[in-house]
Amino acid sequence: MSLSIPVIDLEPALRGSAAERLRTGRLIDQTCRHIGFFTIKGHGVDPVLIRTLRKQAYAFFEQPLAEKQRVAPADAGTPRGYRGLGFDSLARGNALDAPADIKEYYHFGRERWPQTPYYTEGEGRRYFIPNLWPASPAGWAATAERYYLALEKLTGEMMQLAALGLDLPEDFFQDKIDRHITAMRINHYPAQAVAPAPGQLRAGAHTDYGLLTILNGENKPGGLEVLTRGGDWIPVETEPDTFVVNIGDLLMRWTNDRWVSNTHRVINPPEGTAPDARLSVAFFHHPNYDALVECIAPPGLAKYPPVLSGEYRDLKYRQTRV
Ligand SMILES: O=C(O)CCC(=O)C(=O)O
Ligand SMILES: [Fe+2]
Repeated sequence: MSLSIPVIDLEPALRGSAAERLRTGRLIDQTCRHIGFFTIKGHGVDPVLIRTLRKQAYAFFEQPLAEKQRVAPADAGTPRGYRGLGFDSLARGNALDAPADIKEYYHFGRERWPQTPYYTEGEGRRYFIPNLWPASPAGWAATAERYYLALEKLTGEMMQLAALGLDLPEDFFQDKIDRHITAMRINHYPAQAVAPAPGQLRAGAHTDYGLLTILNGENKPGGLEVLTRGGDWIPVETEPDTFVVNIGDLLMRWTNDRWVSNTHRVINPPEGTAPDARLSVAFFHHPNYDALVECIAPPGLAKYPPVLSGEYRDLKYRQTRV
């Protein structure tokens, strides 16, 4: 059976009628119960902004390694800046013993935050960390900040639609995401000149950690695949001006497994294809660090103990490091 990922047009809901918002929320609910992956169109994000960020990202990764390493923090635990080949293995976050992923990435977060103790003292300092932008390409930081803010707005809307789809008040998630610790990673999968080691992939099979991942990718040999309930891997189309959305572990826990945080991976280009790089831009929407994620379930039926958003992500970062 050939399955494909549903496409959801957000435009009617984003224009605002209550009936359209509820209809879209229900559509998200049906999709997330079943596969947890969909693509969105009508999302309102400027395609020129997406293309500019991608172009600048390619320019960064095409520089010599020594140049990129200038923005690699010495402390492996700092989730910012450049991380080269061999740094982590996403499959290890799901208890699979896999070699390092064949990718390099650039990790960044919000550019600015209020100068109040929640952000600047104690726990807050572990999550609100200054970005480490390279000198070149010029303007990359400004583009990335605009992109981050555009996707912050989009995910704010989508979490309202998610609440409607879950039969919750529209603002259910609001006070859990109003100081969110979303991080972005721009993944660059180099052209493969040598054969990968056994079991080694561009990104090993894994689930994401947070609420929603909003991904802008590209359709090239050696792309994204998702695992169906039936156990088949199916390719995910990632058109340049659209996004792929998937549910992360915290939203799966929050919904007491009503929604699935699905396993996905990035495969290697098949042998015989011309070597080519691939780039993906991932926005990992993650709640406030102190948000307690408690299963929405009748008393006694919660499948997971409550977990703190920040602690859960820290654990995943530790597990995936090689
Ligand atoms: O590059 C892609 O298409 C997906 C990357 C991914 O799954 C991740 O970084 O979590
Ligand atoms: Fe992922």
